[in-house]
Amino acid sequence: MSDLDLRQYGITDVTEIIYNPSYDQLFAEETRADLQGYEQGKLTKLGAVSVDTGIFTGRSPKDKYIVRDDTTRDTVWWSDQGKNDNKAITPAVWADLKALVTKQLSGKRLFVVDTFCGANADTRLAVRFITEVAWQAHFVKNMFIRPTDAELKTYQPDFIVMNGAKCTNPDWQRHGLNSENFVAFNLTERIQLIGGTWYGGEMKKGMFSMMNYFLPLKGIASMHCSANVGKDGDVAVFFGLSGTGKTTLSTDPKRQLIGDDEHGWDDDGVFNFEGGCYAKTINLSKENEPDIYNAIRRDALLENVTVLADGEIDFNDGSKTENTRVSYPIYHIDNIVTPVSKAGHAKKVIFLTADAFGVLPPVSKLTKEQAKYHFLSGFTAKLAGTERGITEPTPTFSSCFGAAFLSLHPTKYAEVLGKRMEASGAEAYLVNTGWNGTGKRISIKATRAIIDAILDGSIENAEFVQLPYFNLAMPTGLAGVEDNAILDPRNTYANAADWDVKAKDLAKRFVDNFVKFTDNAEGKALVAAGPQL
Ligand SMILES: Nc1ncnc2c1ncn2[C@@H]1O[C@H](COP(=O)(O)OP(=O)(O)O)[C@@H](O)[C@H]1O
Ligand SMILES: C=C(OP(=O)(O)O)C(=O)O
Ligand SMILES: [Mn+2]
Repeated sequence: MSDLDLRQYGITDVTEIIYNPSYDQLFAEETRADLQGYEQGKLTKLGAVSVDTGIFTGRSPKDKYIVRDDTTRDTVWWSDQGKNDNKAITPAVWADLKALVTKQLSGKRLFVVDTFCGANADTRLAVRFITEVAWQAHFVKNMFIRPTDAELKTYQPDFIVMNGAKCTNPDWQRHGLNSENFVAFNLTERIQLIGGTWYGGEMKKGMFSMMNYFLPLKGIASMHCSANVGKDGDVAVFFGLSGTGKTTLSTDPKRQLIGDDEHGWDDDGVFNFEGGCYAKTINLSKENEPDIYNAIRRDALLENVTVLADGEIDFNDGSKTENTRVSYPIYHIDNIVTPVSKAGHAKKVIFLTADAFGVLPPVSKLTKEQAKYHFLSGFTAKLAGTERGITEPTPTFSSCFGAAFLSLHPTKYAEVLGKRMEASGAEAYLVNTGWNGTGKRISIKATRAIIDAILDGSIENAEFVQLPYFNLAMPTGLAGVEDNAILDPRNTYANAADWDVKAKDLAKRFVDNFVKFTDNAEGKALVAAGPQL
């Protein structure tokens, strides 16, 4: 690809293009002794390189923009149509941002990484990343699907991501923007521009937002979920906002991993968008999370962890951010679906919620109507560090458990998912990986036992009781859960009346939040499936 001409994107005078670097090349590039500041990677004892991502250690949803033009005017769910981060910019502002990024990248030595987003050839996006920072090239190589040599011969990009992390927008006030930083999308030109933030997650979740635009319009579910498959081909998907346990709980030695964060569901089944995983590493230990720990080796890329002088990593140190991370190619996990990350139709759909109020039970079985209600509501918490400005668990209603990445109206995702679930006869469960009356987070051990009971079907044999206000069916006992008392959240309060007060407050929040979905008959009908005061 030495003939690659970046002038077609407005980038001129490029001194050298490092096209689709190998992992060995990336290692050499990101550990070069002459690199300064946030570009400099450090070798750790585990063999993986570690970098600091700079001022931004999580996504910055308030700096996200989409060009409003003929392509997007009537399709995108705009921020003036509901509470979301799809702020519109004009083609004129876009032109200014593009000029900034192309100027930043011009005259430089650049990395170009050609990837796919989406495991299926008929619906994938061929995404070309252009960056001047070696570790950013490494990040996208880890996270996206790596084309084969044969695929590269005929590769034609569908989407271009120009990462100008080192430039900011001096005219942001005149442009009417949130800050000097920007993450902007143009669906007509099919380009993403990044300025100001170095955080790699903007590229990953940026292309997820684009899949979230294109796929539902074709009747394919596009889901913020992890997915795995058991020995009998039984597929499970785990929806959840950042930090609620998608990566942790889908990484299960008993089951083959399909993917840890972004999936589609079409006529053939569930498929991964990505080629890698992006795990949290705060308090990570080999004993508790052996598969994730062992994935941290050469070619994995650590972010914002503390590395001691001898290369030892202190995973317990959250002083840079709670959102310390590692990206690795999916094959760093032993038990995965190969050669393509896809499997059949999902039979179990799990909604992970991190309830910071300590009201919801660790697990409940949802009726069809409750599944729709809770999917649209998306009650959970934003966990510390995952977004700029979030320093403690903050309760939120995040539609479809991923409102920040929805390009279309939430009802579109609910409609497509509902059809897929109906066709496969999937059962739905709400799993609280957050807090209870003890003030502590429910243990991973308990949650894993709950997930096991869902996936092996033993939960179906349990006795169920109804939780007041929420009308959620909770099992009274599950094999593998050490203390079955925790299955009813009221038992975790010294005084059950305290639960009652909090429960009423949360139920009211649900009711108030759902009003926005009741402007049509379908939405109105769902109210009965939600909490009642
Ligand atoms: N009960 C629990 N279930 C799942 N994760 C938990 C639980 N309690 C604490 N955690 C921690 O929460 C984080 C979950 O993060 P992760 O699995 O990466 O979420 P996601 O993939 O949804 O962003 C991990 O750091 C994990 O150790
Ligand atoms: C990269 C992200 O993914 P996750 O849902 O795993 O936190 C994110 O939300 O920024
Ligand atoms: Mn994850």
